[in-house]
Amino acid sequence: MTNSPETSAPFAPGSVAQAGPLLDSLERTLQDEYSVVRLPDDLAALDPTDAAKVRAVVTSGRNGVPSELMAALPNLEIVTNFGVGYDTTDVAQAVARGIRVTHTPDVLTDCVADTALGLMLDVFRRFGASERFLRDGAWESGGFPLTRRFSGSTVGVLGLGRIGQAIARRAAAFDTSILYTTRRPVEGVPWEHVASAVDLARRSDVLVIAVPGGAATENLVDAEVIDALGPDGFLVNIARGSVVDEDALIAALEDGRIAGAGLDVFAHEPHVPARLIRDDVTLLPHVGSGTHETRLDMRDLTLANLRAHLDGQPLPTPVPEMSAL
Ligand SMILES: NC(=O)C1=CN([C@@H]2O[C@H](COP(=O)(O)OP(=O)(O)OC[C@H]3O[C@@H](n4cnc5c(N)ncnc54)[C@H](OP(=O)(O)O)[C@@H]3O)[C@@H](O)[C@H]2O)C=CC1
Ligand SMILES: O=C(O)C(=O)CO
Repeated sequence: MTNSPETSAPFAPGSVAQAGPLLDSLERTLQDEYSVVRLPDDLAALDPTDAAKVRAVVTSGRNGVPSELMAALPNLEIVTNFGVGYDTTDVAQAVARGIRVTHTPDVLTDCVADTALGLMLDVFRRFGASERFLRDGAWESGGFPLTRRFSGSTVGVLGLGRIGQAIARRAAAFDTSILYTTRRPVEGVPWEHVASAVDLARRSDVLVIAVPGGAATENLVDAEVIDALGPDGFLVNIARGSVVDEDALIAALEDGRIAGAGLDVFAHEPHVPARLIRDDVTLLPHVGSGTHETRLDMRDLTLANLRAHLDGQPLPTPVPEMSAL
């Protein structure tokens, strides 16, 4: 088998595998250029001879390469993740085994930040709910209830990385006050660092979450943080569902201890708890980066990482943990 014109390193059929569904055009390119094999969803169905051929896995944050799958691939060299969040891949095992992991930072930052702003505006102004009100014909019987002013509010950004900073820049254009929490203060930004998530929530009208998922941030936004937001506070999450204690959020909404929430991500996607489907919650099906333009950029960066590895070139966007290799 020969390589595509873009690649020069020899690779055998079956050496590039796909874990989980991917963007159609990415799947087609992988098929055309690498005769990609699809790994079975049930690990028990993975033939050890096939598993031993796999050098590269292309996946997305939805699937990743979790511990058991990685352990079943003895000759794995690289995981290329379509998406910036890679909490579904066992990076600790990858580092221990010298397996490289790449992701797609920056190219999706603008669209995800746009989504966060859309959610923030919607929870304050209830545009979605008021549109449903009009469509239902309710306007004939009276006006929609008054809402809350977003401009001039205090926005607390939990996680001020690429996406958090893009959210803060956008929110600042609405004359908001911006506060943020990270483990280490970010140099060179004009916004005030607040040491803890609880204090950030206490001082904010809306807490917007932009930290990575994974064990280190699991339930970082718990009942204490939600209660610190208070009955006039809103929660917006564009990060990962695992960052929020979903049961605590539901309880706070039901008790009126929080004003509302805007959620693009959930703890057990695509399952959304029925008790979250409420008028004071705006719910999106994890569409933060879901534009044609951004998804194509993510595809191209995913392929660039795969090709660089197979060509023996430096990786364009390894995950930060790779600096330990
Ligand atoms: N909804 C969607 O479609 C999308 C969601 N995402 C999610 O957004 C996440 C963020 O992406 P991106 O901005 O590029 O990532 P970055 O790595 O650039 O930013 C992460 C930020 O979180 C902070 N952080 C990490 N851990 C903690 C913690 N325990 N407490 C407080 N702050 C913390 C980091 O600062 P420090 O290390 O100093 O604490 C950093 O400021 C992704 O990992 C992904 O999960 C991304 C794309 C699309
Ligand atoms: O990139 C990510 O981490 C996503 O969640 C989807 O773009």
